Amino acid sequence: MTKLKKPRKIKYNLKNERLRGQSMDSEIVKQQKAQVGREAVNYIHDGMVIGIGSGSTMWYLVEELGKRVKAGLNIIGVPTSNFTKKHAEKLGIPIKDIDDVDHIDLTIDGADQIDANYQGIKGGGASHLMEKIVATNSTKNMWIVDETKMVPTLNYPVPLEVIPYGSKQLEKKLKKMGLNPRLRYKDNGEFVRTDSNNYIIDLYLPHINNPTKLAEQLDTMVGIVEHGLFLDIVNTIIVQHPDGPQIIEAR
Ligand SMILES: O=C(CO)[C@H](O)[C@H](O)COP(=O)(O)O
Repeated sequence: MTKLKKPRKIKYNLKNERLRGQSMDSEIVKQQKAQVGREAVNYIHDGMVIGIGSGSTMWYLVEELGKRVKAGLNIIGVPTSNFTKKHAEKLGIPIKDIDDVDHIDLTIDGADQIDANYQGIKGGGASHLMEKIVATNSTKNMWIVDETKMVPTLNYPVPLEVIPYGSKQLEKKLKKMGLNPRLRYKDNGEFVRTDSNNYIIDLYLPHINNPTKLAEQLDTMVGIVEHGLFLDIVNTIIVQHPDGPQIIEAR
């Protein structure tokens, strides 16, 4: 059986120390991701339908979940990306498509940043469209993060999944609005493509003081399929610190 490699976060076309690619993670951050990923499996119980998020933190959860399933845990997983689907299937985790389940009890996912009001940015790994569809169809949502992701005010690039047709015009429009957009490219110069074959535009904003207002603006724009602002979605956050996990009941 071929071993699935841990996902490397997509490198961006702009140098920006705020972007946290997996290869750029410090040892302590990597450790915290592994710890919180393994810890969160304890919230998954027999008989549950679980939304399974994407990213390097979730990679550890999926590995641990695979072991529990092998040991007899009986769950159904609903993946939020093609990568997570393949990873889970390889480990023998039973998987169903979102349209083949009648409910999702709990979705566990990573996040790029979470502010003091527990609003988040997701999509650093370009999966936020499917992640948001799964999250908004779940009874409960949990985010699992290392402590560097918790900030007073959001300032991580906001990803937009956009239709390729007219994407450069959309980029110009966003620029005129002062939203500092950049189409996301791969190292080889090609556009990053999402699992739905769309492009990504990242908005590089120094501070997002009013994420609701920004989300409302983005929601009205033609060509944007979905943005990475996840507002009023998360119920529980597990933040991994060096001395152990902190559980936050957000709403
Ligand atoms: O939103 C996501 C993917 O679209 C991820 O959850 C987010 O990017 C966090 O990733 P990581 O756990 O690798 O830091």
